[in-house]
Amino acid sequence: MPPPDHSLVRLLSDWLPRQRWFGGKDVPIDELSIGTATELRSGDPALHHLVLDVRQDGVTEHYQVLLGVRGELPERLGACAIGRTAGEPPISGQVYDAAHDPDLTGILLDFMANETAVGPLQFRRAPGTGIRTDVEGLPISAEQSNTSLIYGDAYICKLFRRLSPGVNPDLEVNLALSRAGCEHVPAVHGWIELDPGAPGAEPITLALLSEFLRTGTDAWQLALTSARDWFAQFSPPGPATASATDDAGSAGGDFAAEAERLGAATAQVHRDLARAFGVTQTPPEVLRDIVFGMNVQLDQVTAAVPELRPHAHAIREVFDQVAAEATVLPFQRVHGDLHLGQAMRTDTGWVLLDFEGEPARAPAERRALAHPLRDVAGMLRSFEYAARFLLVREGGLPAESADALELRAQAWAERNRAAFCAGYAAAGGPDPAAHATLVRAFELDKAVYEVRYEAGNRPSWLPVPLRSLARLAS
Ligand SMILES: Nc1ncnc2c1ncn2[C@@H]1O[C@H](COP(=O)(O)OP(=O)(O)O)[C@@H](O)[C@H]1O
Ligand SMILES: O=P(O)(O)O[C@H]1O[C@H](CO)[C@@H](O[C@H]2O[C@H](CO)[C@@H](O)[C@H](O)[C@H]2O)[C@H](O)[C@H]1O
Repeated sequence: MPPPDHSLVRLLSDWLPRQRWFGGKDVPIDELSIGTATELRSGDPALHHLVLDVRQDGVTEHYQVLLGVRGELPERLGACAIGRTAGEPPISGQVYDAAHDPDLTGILLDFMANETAVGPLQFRRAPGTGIRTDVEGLPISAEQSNTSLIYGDAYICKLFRRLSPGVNPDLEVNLALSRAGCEHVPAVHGWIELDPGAPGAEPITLALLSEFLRTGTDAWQLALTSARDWFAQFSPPGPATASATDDAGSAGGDFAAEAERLGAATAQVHRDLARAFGVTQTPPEVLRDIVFGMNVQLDQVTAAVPELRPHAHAIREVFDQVAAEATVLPFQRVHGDLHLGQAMRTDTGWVLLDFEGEPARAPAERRALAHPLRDVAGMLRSFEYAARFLLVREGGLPAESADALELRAQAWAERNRAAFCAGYAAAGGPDPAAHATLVRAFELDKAVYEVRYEAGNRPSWLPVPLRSLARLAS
């Protein structure tokens, strides 16, 4: 293939920073070049797979683009136009983001079904599965750091936009768990990988094709509905007494039984992860190193977000206590970024999604062994989030004092946190109550991470972790 012309590079340089999934929007692009270009279909429309090497502030990241090429772009594809290249064939004409073109996205499914290899790209079908190719693929609207295509109601294909070296943990973990017969993850049907060319280098995961959970409902939405019901139950306002808050169980749309089942599902996933990847008895020094990392993050976020400063001392005291009391602990692969948005309730039970780990962490850190209670702490934070999100964001709450609403939020969160922990321990996970300081430290660490995440991505949400830190750190 001839080297792509410069006008394509220029068009891509203009287009990329406007994409929601582009990670470096705040920093100018110093250089953009096309690392690999692979023709997947010729003709009109044509489909090319590109890996873009994007240098910003001395760091090069790699982004994946599916480039459609047509002589003329139909109106329905206008919103995903990149521009018209003036170059030589094969990339000549109107170029656009082909993730939005069902005439082209079917090719990915065909190639996975047939285990096609094209240049450095290898399309894989999961052993023992067949892949239907009679369904159209279109992106879901809630795209964020990646782009997911839904094929009919059969499959969801997640295209990882920013590529990391080696196997993506989302593929690695989902494949291991579905091979182990775990019923709490969607079945893996296929994936796409790229051979980086260097001798001995692991293939880079480009995409993951999973079963589409057609009866699935997001746990975050279910929890918010329950919390809203709980607040609404007290309108017109009742007194902010302890007995009012003790009564969270009688709220309409109570989530506690689901929270308990979600806890049990989490313990079962941890058990299956331990079987698939093993458990290591980790010496106290490892936990101390982890606490060191927590303190580093705390320093960084405190410097960047002044609102965190009043809580820093109390947070550090909890971290220090964990380091001082460190013992040998069983470490294993975990989810790494467990929250209510990563769980779906289906008609057969809870399913956990997105084992990529926290997007801000380095690839090695995301795959590192950890204590399973780190995931528990992530979910406990999420119950706090659901209750406090309503306090911070919504109108229509009962006209009570801030203290009374705070008590109500705490009561809803506490009820669901307790139910989740009970379900987790009863299903064989380490009892969170027996490791209270460790869980508290993990929660505080997650809350500090959230302060950074919200300050960078959704500043209007920043009060959510800050307000719960005021309580958690006291
Ligand atoms: N197997 C699935 N079936 C149905 N919907 C799914 C499935 N996997 C993900 N989703 C939906 O897509 C959203 C984003 O998925 P996720 O894997 O978390 O992607 P991202 O890494 O971009 O956040 C989820 O919150 C869920 O609503
Ligand atoms: O889903 P991602 O892997 O992209 O995770 C990141 O974004 C999450 C928000 O979408 C963020 O989660 C935080 O907000 C959630 C509500 O939107 C809440 O349920 C979580 O408890 C809270 O941490 C997550 O931290 C971040 O890594």
